[in-house]
Amino acid sequence: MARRDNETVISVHGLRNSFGEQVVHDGLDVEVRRGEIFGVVGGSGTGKSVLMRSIIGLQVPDEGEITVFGESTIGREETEAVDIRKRWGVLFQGGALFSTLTVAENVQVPLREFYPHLDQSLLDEIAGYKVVMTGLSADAGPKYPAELSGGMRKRAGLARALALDPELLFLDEPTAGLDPIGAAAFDELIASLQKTMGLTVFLITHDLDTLYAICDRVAVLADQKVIAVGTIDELLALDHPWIQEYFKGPRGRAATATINRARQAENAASRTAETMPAGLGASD
Ligand SMILES: Nc1ncnc2c1ncn2[C@@H]1O[C@H](COP(=O)(O)OP(=O)(O)OP(=O)(O)O)[C@@H](O)[C@H]1O
Repeated sequence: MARRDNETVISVHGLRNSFGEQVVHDGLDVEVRRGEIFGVVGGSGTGKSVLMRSIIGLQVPDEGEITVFGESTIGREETEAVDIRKRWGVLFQGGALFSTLTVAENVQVPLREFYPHLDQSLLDEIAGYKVVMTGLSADAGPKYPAELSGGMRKRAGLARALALDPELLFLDEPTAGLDPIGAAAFDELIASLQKTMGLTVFLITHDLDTLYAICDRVAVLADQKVIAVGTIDELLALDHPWIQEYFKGPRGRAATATINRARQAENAASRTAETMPAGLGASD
């Protein structure tokens, strides 16, 4: 399918969600464009996961309109929404793997749900491919989630989210609980899959390094709404106290320093490449 730049993939308008007396969202608007990695940040309990659950139809809002690929996802019967659900994959917080199934069997769950007539050898082949695609070795397939490290479980959850070759990927705090090296490797994996598969990514995170490293635009949730959307540089220019505290506090400064070092190294490398005589490029 030809890519249409700036095409809106997710559109949320006037969203209101409440639980009893607690109003989580009120008048929330947000739009996600095709092909971007769209970060969602906000303090704990500001409703990031509830927003994601609303978009994928697991939470019926009090008010508002939500469309994905131009179709409403609110109040759709499971059977009705099959055609849209096939086009997205979801990695829930913690991976949410079935503990009694192997990694390969977990990856096969959505395949069995949407394509019940696929034969077992094809299911095994697709699952094997997805497992390797997320950086796990092929021998992770027959293992149970309890036999994997936290980072491996995330990759297994990602393999399952990618089982149907989705156009849209939802990730809820994918790097939570990973050490910094594991988290950076997971960020790289997301960025590289986004490029190779042309994915649109809706990414909830608290991880400033992830925001800096891979997000094209970031939405900030506060006061029951999305209070700002933009690149990190655009957000840094705003004087909202939470945004300033979040991006310019000690952790924000550390993430800024890391990204500046990476940019400087990239610039230096490209200057070296420009001045290098032909034929002396990187060997392959
Ligand atoms: N099913 C539910 N029933 C009652 N309250 C809920 C339910 N789901 C979410 N909430 C409440 O809605 C609020 C927002 O929850 P949500 O999980 O979306 O927050 P979050 O921004 O993702 O937080 P965190 O960053 O800590 O994961 C919380 O106060 C939570 O307790």
